[in-house]
Formats: sequence, C-alpha cells, structure tokens
Amino acid sequence: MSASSQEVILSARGLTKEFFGFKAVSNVDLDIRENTIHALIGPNGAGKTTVFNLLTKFLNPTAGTISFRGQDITKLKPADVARLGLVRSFQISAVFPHLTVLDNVRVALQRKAHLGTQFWRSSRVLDRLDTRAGELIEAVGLTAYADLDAAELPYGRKRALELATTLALDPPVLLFDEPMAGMGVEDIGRISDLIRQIARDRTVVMVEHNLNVVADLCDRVTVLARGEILAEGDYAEVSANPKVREAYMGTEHE
Ligand SMILES: Nc1ncnc2c1ncn2[C@@H]1O[C@H](COP(=O)(O)OP(=O)(O)OP(=O)(O)O)[C@@H](O)[C@H]1O
Repeated sequence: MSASSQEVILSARGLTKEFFGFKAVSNVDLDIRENTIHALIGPNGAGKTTVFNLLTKFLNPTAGTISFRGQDITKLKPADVARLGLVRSFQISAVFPHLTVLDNVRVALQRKAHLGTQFWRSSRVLDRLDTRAGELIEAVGLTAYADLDAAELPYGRKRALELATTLALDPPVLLFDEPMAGMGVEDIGRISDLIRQIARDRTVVMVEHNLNVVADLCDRVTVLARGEILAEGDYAEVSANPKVREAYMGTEHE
C-alpha cells in the first residue's frame, strides 16, 4: 500500500513546545495519512513523547497548529479530540481491576453507546452489547480469560484488554505511546498482529523504541532528533539515511 495516496487525516504545522525556554519540539510539520500506521521514532530525548502529547492535546503547543480532518484542534481539550475520534490507548485506558474482562469491555461499550446513566435498558440493546463484547474479546485473544478479574491478567494480556476497551470506542485514529514497552517476545508478536488487524480500517500513530516492530508494522516513519524532524519515509528509507544512523549512534556513545 502506498502511504502517499491516502488523505491526510491528522496534521501539524510549525509545532513547537518550549519548557522554560528549552525547545523540546521545534517547528515540526507532520502529515498522518488515513489508514496508515505511522511511527514516531528517534533517540532518547528526541521529543517523541512531547509530540505525542501535543497531538492528543495533553500538552498545549507554544506555537504551531494541529488539524484533524481539516478542523483546527489546536485549542481543544483531550476529551474533545477523543470525542472527535482521536483516541490514545494504554496510558489512559480505563481498565477496572476488580471487574472481569467481559465486564470491562461491556462498560466501555456502554460508555460508547451512552447507556451508562440510563436505568432502563432494553434487553435487545444489552444483547447487542454482549455480542459485540464477545467479538472484541475474541479479537484480542482473551476469550479464555473473559471471566477473570482484570487484575489477575498477566501484563501482555492486560494490555490486550486495554486495547479491547479502546476499540470499543471505535475510534478512527488510535495513538499508542510505546505499545510494546515492558512486553516479552510472545506478547510483542500478539500485540503487533492486533495492531495490524485494527489498522486495516483505522489510522494508527505510535511512538515506538523497538525498531524491529517499526520495521514490521509501520507504513511511514518520522524520525525526530533534538526536537526536529530529521527524516521521513518508509522504514527502509529512513534506516538507510546517514543522518538517522548518526543520530542513533551519537546517543549510543553518550
Ligand atoms: N515537562 C517537561 N519539562 C521540562 N522538560 C521536558 C518536559 N518534558 C520533556 N522535556 C524535555 O524535552 C526533551 C524531549 O523529551 P521527550 O520525552 O519528548 O523525548 P522522547 O523522544 O520521548 O524521549 P524518550 O525516548 O527518552 O522517551 C527532553 O530533553 C526532555 O528532558
């Protein structure tokens, strides 16, 4: 799939973030295209997490603009952009440890369906929710764990549950900050498969340190270094770029 043929869904122009006069992100232009998996990579301190937090509105930029589907979202709050369909997963996912896997997914679906505050619920609506909950649990490989409390799940499976509760919201754009952090090889394979699967009809933006995962999953890669964009392209292009190699080498020797 050619990433350049798709519409831009999320973009930033001149994105800049200063912390007490220090430019963590400097004049970043970014175009994320629909139905692609787009990675933000770069050595430690490059500004990846700051860009991620700016895009999801957890931080306000010092300068620059962000637009989503052509709408300027620079001044919106995280909840507003989430409602528009720009949702970050994992770090703020609401997983209730003392609810079962099934009930966690049910709660997420009820929130999406705005049923949370209603006392009356038709059994037809609840049946539909249960069917969808079952599908989501199966999609993330948790069918055998459906009746366990979330707290009892091993780490990788907990992340799969977080993914299911995020998918329950059915967002067109999903952003992951280091989805593979702390995972073993087996979990990485499983979560990679899941991300590939959910990205078939969604846009995924991810900050990821594991370059094997980036090479395997991502259509487009933006490399940041010292708060600026160093290179952009597919993984083969950016990994062959001498400036990128130098930036990574530089930090290895620090
Ligand atoms: N709240 C803050 N206050 C001051 N400086 C900050 C703040 N957040 C980030 N920085 C600085 O901005 C720079 C970029 O940090 P950021 O966390 O965005 O980089 P990163 O590429 O995500 O790094 P890592 O790979 O280590 O997570 C770093 O020098 C960091 O110390």
